[in-house]
Amino acid sequence: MTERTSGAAAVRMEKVGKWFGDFHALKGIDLEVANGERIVICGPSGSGKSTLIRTLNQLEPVQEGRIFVDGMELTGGDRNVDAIRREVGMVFQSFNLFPHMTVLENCMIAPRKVKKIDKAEAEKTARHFLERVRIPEQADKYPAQLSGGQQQRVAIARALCMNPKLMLFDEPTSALDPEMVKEVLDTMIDLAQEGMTMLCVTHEMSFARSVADRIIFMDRGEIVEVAPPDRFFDAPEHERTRNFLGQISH
Ligand SMILES: Nc1ncnc2c1ncn2[C@@H]1O[C@H](COP(=O)(O)OP(=O)(O)OP(=O)(O)O)[C@@H](O)[C@H]1O
Repeated sequence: MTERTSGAAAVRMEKVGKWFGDFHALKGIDLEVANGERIVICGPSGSGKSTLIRTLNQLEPVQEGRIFVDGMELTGGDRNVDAIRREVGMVFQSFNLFPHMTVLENCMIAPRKVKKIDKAEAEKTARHFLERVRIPEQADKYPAQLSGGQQQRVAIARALCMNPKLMLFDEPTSALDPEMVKEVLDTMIDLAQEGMTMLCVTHEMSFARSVADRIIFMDRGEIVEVAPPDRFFDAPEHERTRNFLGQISH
């Protein structure tokens, strides 16, 4: 059985190390995320941002250290990966929707198959979250009939249908045309304002400024700076990070 500690942090990473073969991708990662906290992870290409968040739902196993999600340990022999994955929603750069299913069916499939929820209940939940991401009218369309921004909002609704405790976003707007970025960021801002715990890999600094409780700056597999947005943007000691962010923000 996977033990859950009451009152636990949403995420706790202790001295986490990850290798791809000989390549040391994550080095001594220590991170605690409180329930309801919004974290933005940024840093240069290849610094380990995606790898870090992918370890939180076991898409990437780690070789060193311990990871707890909602008090349940992901590392170690007695882990219950399926139980933990059910608590973690993930939205990727590519939308990863099932092309042969309607929007509604995309949103119903995981609750039906994984949580064994009956059809009527799954449909009610799916329609509720499609409403929340502001595309209820698209329910009967197929992904290819939607814009990129709409598809990404379906991907967010689909993740929410599993009632996750934690949402991970891996560059959710970087595959979108500029005019569609805002609608996805607005959806993420709504979610943040409703109190969802979120870890977001993004270089959208307007988003970071408006919702992040902390920004994490990674470089070469390490967390090199952690601070609230105003410290990042205003404090002299974060000049290096600020310069980096200044180069990539638009
Ligand atoms: N499956 C893999 N096999 C081998 N190396 C990998 C694998 N996945 C990632 N890496 C390497 O690990 C490092 C970190 O990759 P990661 O995708 O986490 O970086 P990132 O900071 O998210 O980069 P980007 O901003 O470009 O997406 C990179 O050097 C990458 O080449």
